[in-house]
Amino acid sequence: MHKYTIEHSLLLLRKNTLRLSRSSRAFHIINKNQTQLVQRFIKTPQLMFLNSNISYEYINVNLGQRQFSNSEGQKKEEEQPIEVVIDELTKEESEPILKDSEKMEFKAETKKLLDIVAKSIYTDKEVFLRELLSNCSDALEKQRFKQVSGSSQGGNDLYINITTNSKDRELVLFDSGIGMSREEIMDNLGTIAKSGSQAFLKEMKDKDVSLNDSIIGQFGVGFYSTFIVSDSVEVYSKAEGHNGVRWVSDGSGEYEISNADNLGFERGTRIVLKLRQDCREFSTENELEKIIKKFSQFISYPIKLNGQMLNNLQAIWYRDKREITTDEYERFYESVAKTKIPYKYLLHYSTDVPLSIKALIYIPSTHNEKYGIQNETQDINLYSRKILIKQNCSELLPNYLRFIKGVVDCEDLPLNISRETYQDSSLMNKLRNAMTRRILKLLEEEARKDKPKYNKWYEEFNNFLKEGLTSDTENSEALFKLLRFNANFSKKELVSLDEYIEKMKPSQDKIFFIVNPQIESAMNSPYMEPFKGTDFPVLILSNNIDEICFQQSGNYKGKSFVNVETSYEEIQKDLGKKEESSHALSKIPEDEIAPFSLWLKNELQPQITKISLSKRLKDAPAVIVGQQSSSMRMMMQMMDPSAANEGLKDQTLEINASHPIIVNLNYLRKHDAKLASLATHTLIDNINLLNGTPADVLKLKDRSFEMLEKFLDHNLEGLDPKPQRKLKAKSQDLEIELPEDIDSVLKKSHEDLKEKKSDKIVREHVVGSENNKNQ
Ligand SMILES: Nc1ncnc2c1ncn2[C@@H]1O[C@H](COP(=O)(O)OP(=O)(O)OP(=O)(O)O)[C@@H](O)[C@H]1O
Repeated sequence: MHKYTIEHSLLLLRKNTLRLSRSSRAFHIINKNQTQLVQRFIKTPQLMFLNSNISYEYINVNLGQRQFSNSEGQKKEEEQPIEVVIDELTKEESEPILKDSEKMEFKAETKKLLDIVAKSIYTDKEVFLRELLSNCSDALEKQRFKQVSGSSQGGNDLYINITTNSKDRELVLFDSGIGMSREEIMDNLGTIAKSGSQAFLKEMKDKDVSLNDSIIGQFGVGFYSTFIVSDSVEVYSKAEGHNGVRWVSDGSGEYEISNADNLGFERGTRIVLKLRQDCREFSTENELEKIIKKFSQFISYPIKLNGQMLNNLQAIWYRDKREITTDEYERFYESVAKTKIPYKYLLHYSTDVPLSIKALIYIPSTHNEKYGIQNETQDINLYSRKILIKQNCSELLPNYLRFIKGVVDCEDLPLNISRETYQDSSLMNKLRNAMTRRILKLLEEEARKDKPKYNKWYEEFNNFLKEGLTSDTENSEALFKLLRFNANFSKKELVSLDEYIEKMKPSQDKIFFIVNPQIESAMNSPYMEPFKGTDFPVLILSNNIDEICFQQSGNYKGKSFVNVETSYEEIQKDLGKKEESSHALSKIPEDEIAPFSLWLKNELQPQITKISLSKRLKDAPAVIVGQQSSSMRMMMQMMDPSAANEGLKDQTLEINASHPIIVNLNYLRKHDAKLASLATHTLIDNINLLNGTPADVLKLKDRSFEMLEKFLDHNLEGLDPKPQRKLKAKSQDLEIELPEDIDSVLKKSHEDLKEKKSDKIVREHVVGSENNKNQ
C-alpha cells in the first residue's frame, strides 16, 4: 500500500486535477490535460480525511485555490464525482524531465518488420489495442509474480488505465506492471525476434521460483502494430530500482531514448499514441470502449477507460473449477451463447499436451437449424492468455461442430496470427484436432453416464454427427460411437453400435441393418423375412443419411455394414442357413418359369434386367433388389432428380412363385397379355412406392385408373341395367335448377331414405333369422 504524507498528497493535488468520489474506494489524481495518471490512492488512514466533510474544508482551507462548489448542498456533492482543478500546471511541473537522450537507428530487420506489420499482417487496425493490452496484462502478470514471490517492494495495486483526448488525437495506456529499465526498453522495443516473456521466464528460472504458466508464450511483434495507427509513439517506463525512461519514435528509421524523471508514477509503463488523422476514431471513448470490451473483457486486472471500469467478467476458464458455482457457469454461457436456454453439457478443461489449452466448452440443449431456416452461429471465441484472438472463430472446430459454444484459450498461439493464415497454420490444425477429439470424448462420456439424457440430446443433434461422419474420416470411430439406432431387439430405446456388437452371435461378423422410418413396417418388411425366428440383431435406420454414413466408412471396428436388402444368398450364408430350393414352393409349372421370367424381363426393361425366384419371400409377391439399396436410390433421386431413372436401372426382381398375384400374372399373360402387362407395371409401381422410391406419378396415375376402370367394368358386367359407358359430362355444362320449395324437397328425400334404411335392416334381420332357422 502507498504511504504518502498529507503534505505530499496536497502537493500532488495542487499540481493536478483531483477526481474525487465519495463512493469510490480510490482517488485518482491525473494531470490537468487528463492524459496521464499521476497517482492513485486507495483509502489510507492518512487520506481518509479527503472523504469526509471536514476534509473538504480542510482541502479548501489548505489549498486556498479554486474551491469546491458545495453551495447546492453536501448531499448532492457526495454522490457526484468532483473534479477540482487546483492549479494551472507549469510546463516544467507537468512534463517529465529528460536527460541523456540518444538517437538510435532501428535495425534493418526492424524497419522491414514495421513495413510488413503495417501492410500485411494486420488487416484490422484495431488489433493494435489488443497487442498493447496484451503487453499490459503480461507486465502486470510479471509484477504480480514478483510480488507473490516476495521480490518486489513496490505497491500492490495492479491495473490498466486508459485515457483519451480526442481533441489532440491522443490515446494513453498506463499499466502499473513491471516496467522497463533503459536497457530493457532498448532491447525490447529496438529489436525484434526477442521474446520478452521468454527472457523473463529464463531469469525467473535461474532464481528457481515456480512459475505461473500464463506468462509463457511465443509472442512476436505486437508493439510495432501501434505504428499502424500512430504518427508517433512515446513510451514512458519505470522499473523498480531503476531510473524512469522515455522512448519515442515515429516508426520510420530511428527512435530516441532518454532517462526521464518526474514521470508521475512509481512503477509501470505509459504509452502515448499520437494518432494519425485517419485513425482518430481510436481516441473517441465510445469506439474505444467497444474495442477494449471485445478484446479484453476477461483480462483479470481492472481496466478503466477515462475513469470508468470496463472489464467486469472474469476469465472464468482460468479459474479453479472447484471455486466456480453453477450460477457462474450459467451466466457465462448466457453471455457467450446469447441465450437463456440452459446448456446440456459442460466441459471445463485444461491441458498441456499436445498444446497448452484452457477451455470452457458448452454443448447446448437445442439448436437453430431444426426448421432449416437458420444456420447455427459459431459462438466459440479463441483467446491467447485471456486476450481475444478471434470472436466466433469458425476455424477452431470442424463445421459439423458449429453448435458448440464457449471459449478456447491457447497459450501457444501467437497473437499476431493473421486472419488469412488461420486456415494454414499448423498450430491451428493441431488445436482444432485436439479440441475436436476432446469434444467427441466428452459426448461419449456423457452418453455413458446418463443414457436417456444423451438419447434426448441425440434426437436433437444427430444430424450434426452424421454430417461429421461424411466429412471427418479421421474421427469416424469416435463419431460412430455416438450414433444411436433402433433395432429388432430394442424397438423403443435407442442403442449404440457397441451395444449392437454385444448382441452379435459368435459366428456373426457383419452389422445388419434395414432403412425404414417406421419401426413396425421395418419389422414386417419382406427383407426381414430371413431374420424371422432367428435372434440375429438388425439395426433399424430411420434415415437415409445413416446409410450414407455406413457406406462411406464401410465398417465399424472391422465389422462391415450389410443392408438386409442385399442378395438373399449372402444373407442366408451369413445367418448360417442352408440353401433352400426356390422351386420347392413354386406354384408355377416348372416349364413355365423360364418363359414367364423372360416375359417379365421384357416388360420391365430397363428398370429390371434380371428375374430371380425368391427364397426369402413368404407374404410379399415380389421385391426389387438393386445395386443400391432403396434408400440410397431415393437419396440419389432427391439430390439429382434428373438422374432418377439412372438409379432405377439394372435391378433384379425377386418373385415369390407361390404368391397368388404372381401365379395369376403368369396365367393372365397367356390369355390377355395387354392386361397382364398393365397389372405387372402396377405391381412394380406399388413396390417402388413401398420402398419409398418415387415413381413417375403421371404414368402411375394413368395405369391405376386404367386398372380400376377394367376392374369395375369386369365386376359390373352382367348387372342390370348395364351402366352407360363413357358418360362424359363437363361439370361446367351441368346446370341444376333448384325448386323453389327446396326445404320440403330435402325433407321428403330424407324421410324416403330413412324408410329405405329401416326396410333394409328389417329385411337383413329376417334373412338372418331365416338362415339361422335353416341351419
Ligand atoms: N507495457 C509493458 N510493460 C513492460 N514491458 C513491456 C510492455 N510492453 C512491451 N513490453 C516489453 O516489450 C517486449 C516486446 O513487446 P512486443 O509486443 O513487441 O512483443 P511481445 O509482447 O514479446 O510479443 P507478442 O506481442 O507477440 O506477444 C515485450 O516482450 C515486453 O518485454
